[in-house]
Amino acid sequence: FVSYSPHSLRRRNADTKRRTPHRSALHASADTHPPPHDPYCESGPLLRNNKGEPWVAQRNRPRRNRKSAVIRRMVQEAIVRPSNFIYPLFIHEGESDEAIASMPGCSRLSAGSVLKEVEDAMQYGVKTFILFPKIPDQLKSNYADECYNPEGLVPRTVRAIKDKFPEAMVCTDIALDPYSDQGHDGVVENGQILNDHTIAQLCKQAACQARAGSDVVAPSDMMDGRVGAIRDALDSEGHITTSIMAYTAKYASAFYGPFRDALDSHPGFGDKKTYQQDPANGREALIETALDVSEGADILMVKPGMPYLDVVLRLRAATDLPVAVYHVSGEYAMLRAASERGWLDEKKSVMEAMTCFKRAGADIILTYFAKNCAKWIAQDGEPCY
Ligand SMILES: NCc1[nH]cc(CCC(=O)O)c1CC(=O)O
Repeated sequence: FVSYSPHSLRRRNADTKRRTPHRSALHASADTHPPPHDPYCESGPLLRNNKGEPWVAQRNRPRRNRKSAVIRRMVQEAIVRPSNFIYPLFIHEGESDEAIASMPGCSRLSAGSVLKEVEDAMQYGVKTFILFPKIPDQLKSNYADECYNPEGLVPRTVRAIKDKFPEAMVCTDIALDPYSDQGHDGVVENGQILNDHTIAQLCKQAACQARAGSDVVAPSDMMDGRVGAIRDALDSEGHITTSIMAYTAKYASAFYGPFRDALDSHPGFGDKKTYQQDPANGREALIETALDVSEGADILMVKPGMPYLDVVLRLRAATDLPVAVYHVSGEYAMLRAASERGWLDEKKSVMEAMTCFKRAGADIILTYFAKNCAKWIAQDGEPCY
């Protein structure tokens, strides 16, 4: 073992120079190009190499693996592909599309526009969609019975998409809030959200969606025990291939604001803190993870995304199931707003955020940018951030 402390290196260097001057060292010799006096080289901490140039005695230089675009792509760890995305679509009963003010670029889509948007996204390799309905007020109630109407907006749209694009994968959200006149994800009594009464409704909703052809049902309600109950409800009528993507770690987040504008589903009273998780809690996500795994979930989701990458990482370590992350409406709005003002480069910042989701351990990304990202990937061939 030879010790290469800066000290011994400096000595070795000096010896070498004296005895067998290297050609290039001669080239840079004091006659032609006197090295400028540099106090850091002459008396440390820096050395001079055989050419008389400043030299940090550093063997490991991570910059070597960053020295060109080719090598950077060669050693790239996380890669975002169009097939990783789930594209959320807002639907309504209207004949024409309605822009959503707090989500520029997103609209509540008419029946015709949904099919066009699905077709468009599929061309870029985005083949999985999740539907969110805006339900007319007159169909809302505390028990949210419209959520399992087989002729309701969601089952009709699922059938239309699957009829026209059999290879498209359609996910449907399970929760009462779009259908609740209370603006909550569950049945309300005396200001409380009733867990088990809500689950009875969620099971009807899930079965209704599975009958319509939904490939993946996604409980976003955060009631205790809903994944197992929904699994049993589906299995009991033969829907054994319908997957469950559980909103496992769904936080009581302010970043859902624009989504609630889109669905007109702001809570009628209070907040959702008795069922959604406290943003302060990370370990609690692992309690939910263990439950959802044991109850039969196929995919686990963390929501929101960017401020919750540590939770994505924790789930990744705690389970071998696929992990999804939801880049929610408020995150979309932030990036859109800053880009519109010219404060951020939209393509670069959005693709960076997506790549960071993959790096943190997410396999699947739900994002309103899905189609745009797939377009950018198609245009650039390589990540562009
Ligand atoms: N259960 C409803 C639901 N499903 C997805 C979102 C939010 C998605 C987003 O903000 O993009 C919400 C809102 C909420 O819990 O209040």
